Amino acid sequence: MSRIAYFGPQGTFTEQAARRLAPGEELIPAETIPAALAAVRAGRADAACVPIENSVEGAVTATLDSLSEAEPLVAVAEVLLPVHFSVLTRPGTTEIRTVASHPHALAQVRHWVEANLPGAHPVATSSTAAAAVAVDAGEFDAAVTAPVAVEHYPLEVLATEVADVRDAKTRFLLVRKPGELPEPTGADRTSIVAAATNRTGALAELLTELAVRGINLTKLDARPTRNNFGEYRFFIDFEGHVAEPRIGDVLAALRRRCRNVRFLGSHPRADNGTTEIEPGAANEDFTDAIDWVASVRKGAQA
Ligand SMILES: O=C(O)C(=O)C[C@]1(C(=O)O)C=C[C@@H](O)C=C1
Repeated sequence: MSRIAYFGPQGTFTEQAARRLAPGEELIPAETIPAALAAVRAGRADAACVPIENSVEGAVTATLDSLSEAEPLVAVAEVLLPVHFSVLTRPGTTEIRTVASHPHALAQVRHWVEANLPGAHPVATSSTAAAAVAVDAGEFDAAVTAPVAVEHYPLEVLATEVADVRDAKTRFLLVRKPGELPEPTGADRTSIVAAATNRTGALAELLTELAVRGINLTKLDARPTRNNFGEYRFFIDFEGHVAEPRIGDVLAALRRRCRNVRFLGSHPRADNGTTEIEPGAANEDFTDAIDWVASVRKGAQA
C-alpha cells in the first residue's frame, strides 16, 4: 500500500481529492502544503496530494513556491473537485463574532458572510479543517469548511452550499519524486517552472517558443524568486505530454533559453479538454521534419 501525504487535517477538500487520486491507499495528514511535499522528499510518503488552482481565487501560491524549491517533484495525476462550503459552529452557539477558514475559502464566501453574519470577523487558519478544530476548541465561533468536515468534528451545521460564485472548482495534484511518467493519453497537461531574468522581452521569448509550435497555454503564474527584487519565476502549464515530439521540442527550446527550467510533470487533464493542433504543429509534422533534415544531411534528399 502506498503512503499519500495530504494537506490536512482530516476533513479538508484536499483529503477528498487524495481519496479520488489514490483510492484505498494510506493517507497521512500534513498540517501545511510544504509539510506534505517535504514528507515525499524525505521518503516518509510515496506521494502527496496538494491543491494547485481554484477557479475563483487562482493559484495556490504555497504549492507553487514549494514545488520550485528543494528537490524536484513531479505531478503524475490531477483531479477537479467542485467547491462549496458548509458553515459549522459549536452546539449552543448564539452569537457569531469570528469566522475562521483557509484564506482561499474565506475569499470565496466573503459576500455570504457580510450578508448573513454581519459584523463577524474573518480569521485565517492553515486549512478549512483546521478552522473546524479551532472552533471545536472554542477559539473561534464559526468555521467555513468542506461539507465532509462535519463527519469528523463534533460541530453543528449552520449553513450548507455556501459559495459567492456558483460552480467553483479546485484542481489538485498528486506529486511524486521523479520516476516513471504516466502514459500520454492525447489530452494531457505539462507543467514547468522557469526563472526569467529581469530583461526586456524575457517572458515574451518563452511564450513565443510555445506559440510558434502551436502549443496551447492553459495557465501562467508568476512568483518572485525572493532573491533579487523584480526577478520572477514563471509557472507555465500547456497542453501535451513530454513523450510527444512537439512537446519535447519546446522543452528543449525552453531549456536553451533558460538553464534553470524545471519540469513539473506531464499527466492526463481532469477537465476533459481536447487538444487543438494547428496545421504544421502535429507530432507527425515534427518527426517528418526531423527525418527530412537527417536525409538531407546524408545526401539522400534535397
Ligand atoms: O483547506 C482545505 O480544505 C483545502 O483543501 C485547501 C483549499 C485551497 O487551497 O484552495 C482547497 C479548496 C478550497 O478552494 C479551499 C481551500
